[in-house]
Amino acid sequence: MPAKLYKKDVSPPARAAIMACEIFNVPVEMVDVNLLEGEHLTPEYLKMNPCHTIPVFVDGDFVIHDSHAMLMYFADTYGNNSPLYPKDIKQRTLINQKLFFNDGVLFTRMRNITYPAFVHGVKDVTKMQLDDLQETYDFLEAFLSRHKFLALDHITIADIAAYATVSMFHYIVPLDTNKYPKLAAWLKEMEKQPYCQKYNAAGAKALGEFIKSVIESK
Ligand SMILES: N[C@@H](CCC(=O)N[C@@H](CS)C(=O)NCC(=O)O)C(=O)O
Repeated sequence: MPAKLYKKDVSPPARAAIMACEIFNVPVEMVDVNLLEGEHLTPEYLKMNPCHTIPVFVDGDFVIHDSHAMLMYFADTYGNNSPLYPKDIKQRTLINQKLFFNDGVLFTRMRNITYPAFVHGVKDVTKMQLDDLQETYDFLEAFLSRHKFLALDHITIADIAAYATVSMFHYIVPLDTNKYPKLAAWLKEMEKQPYCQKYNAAGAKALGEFIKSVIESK
């Protein structure tokens, strides 16, 4: 049985996993999960992933239910010493740090706004939620002032994970490109990558426009 990736294209972590499958040529069958119809809450799905999130990667009895762990696993298994996830321990640690930053800060702050809007139609976004999202621009600008990309001076899996998340932020909090020139340049550079064009652009736009319309319909 081929490995399967349970995903939905609007989901940032799912998009990161899909892009990594493309980059590292992971032999995998894509399976769409309809969150609005509760396909992630069925007993079969919960058996795979008790946290009921996408993406989930299943290869026989080997299951990964976190996109960051998937990116690391795909790079190590199929990456053939790829510079996207170098073996050097210090470089790796800098990359891991930004993967955790994506999960713990970028994605979490975005999810605090998008999940209630997407799943429960909640239109109210508090000033604190917006300020929290805005502050991530400061963090990213500071990181990108140290290196050309988030962890190192070249693209790594940390950029792929973070770009999948950040590429829809501007629908919620406009990006002032004069105040955040490094971040604007990084977004432009990432946008050019063929795997971002093919597997990220449409999903990020769909999620961004949907959230914007929910918030504006208040
Ligand atoms: N840390 C997880 C987060 C996954 C996640 O929260 N996915 C969202 C979609 S963007 C989800 O499936 N939410 C459904 C739910 O929480 O019930 C990852 O990186 O894979």
